[in-house]
Amino acid sequence: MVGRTVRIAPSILSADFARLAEEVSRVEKAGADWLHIDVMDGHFVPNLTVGPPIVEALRKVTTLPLDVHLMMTNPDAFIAEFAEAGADYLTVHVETCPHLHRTVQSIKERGVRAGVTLNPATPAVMLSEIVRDADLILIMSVNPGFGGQKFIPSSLQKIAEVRGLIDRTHSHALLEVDGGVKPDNADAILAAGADVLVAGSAVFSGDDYAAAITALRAGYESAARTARTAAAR
Ligand SMILES: O=C(CO)[C@H](O)[C@H](O)COP(=O)(O)O
Ligand SMILES: [Fe+2]
Repeated sequence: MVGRTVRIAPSILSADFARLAEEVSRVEKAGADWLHIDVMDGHFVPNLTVGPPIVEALRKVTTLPLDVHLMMTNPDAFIAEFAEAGADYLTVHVETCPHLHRTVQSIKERGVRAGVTLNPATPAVMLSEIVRDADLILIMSVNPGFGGQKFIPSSLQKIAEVRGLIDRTHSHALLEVDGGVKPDNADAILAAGADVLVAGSAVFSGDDYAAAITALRAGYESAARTARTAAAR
């Protein structure tokens, strides 16, 4: 992990939606690397959030890469709209894509980076045939649908397993982790192999967004130190 770049992606799910542009500007100034946008359809997950118009609106107020997480039953029907709205990454769930290879190609054909994600109960092996085509693999460490949930501890083993798969197959995909990520578990998540940490409540629940982002990133220093110590033994 030494030398790996860590990216922090605040999830706007926990932002104040009445002041969304201001919230985005604050996290951008606070050092965020990406902006994570959770799209929920009230069908695949028991919650409703935002769609392409919000992605389009945010595209006009930030230069941060827009990392759009599609928690919807039929993502194929909306790929063109989200691409036109200005998404940089479109991430689909394997549980909702019977023709995952086609879906990934259709995202990439539109000049958007393609992400593939797994629910907590879906095994890592589901990625084996798509890992080389994906630009991003997202491991859900809570059951999708809500912010502010507790990190599921067994996710650490899955993160390590998927890190191994990415490295073994020489995939260029980044490994992202979403759900219950906090400063006190960021080091373990990064040590297990994550490149990108999504954080909603950890960033937006306090007043000091920069301190929260710095605290999440500090996990990298700690994980890198542990790796260096282990390598020196
Ligand atoms: O995809 C999501 C939920 O389905 C969110 O990105 C995630 O839950 C972020 O919130 P928190 O960091 O508070 O857990
Ligand atoms: Fe998400």
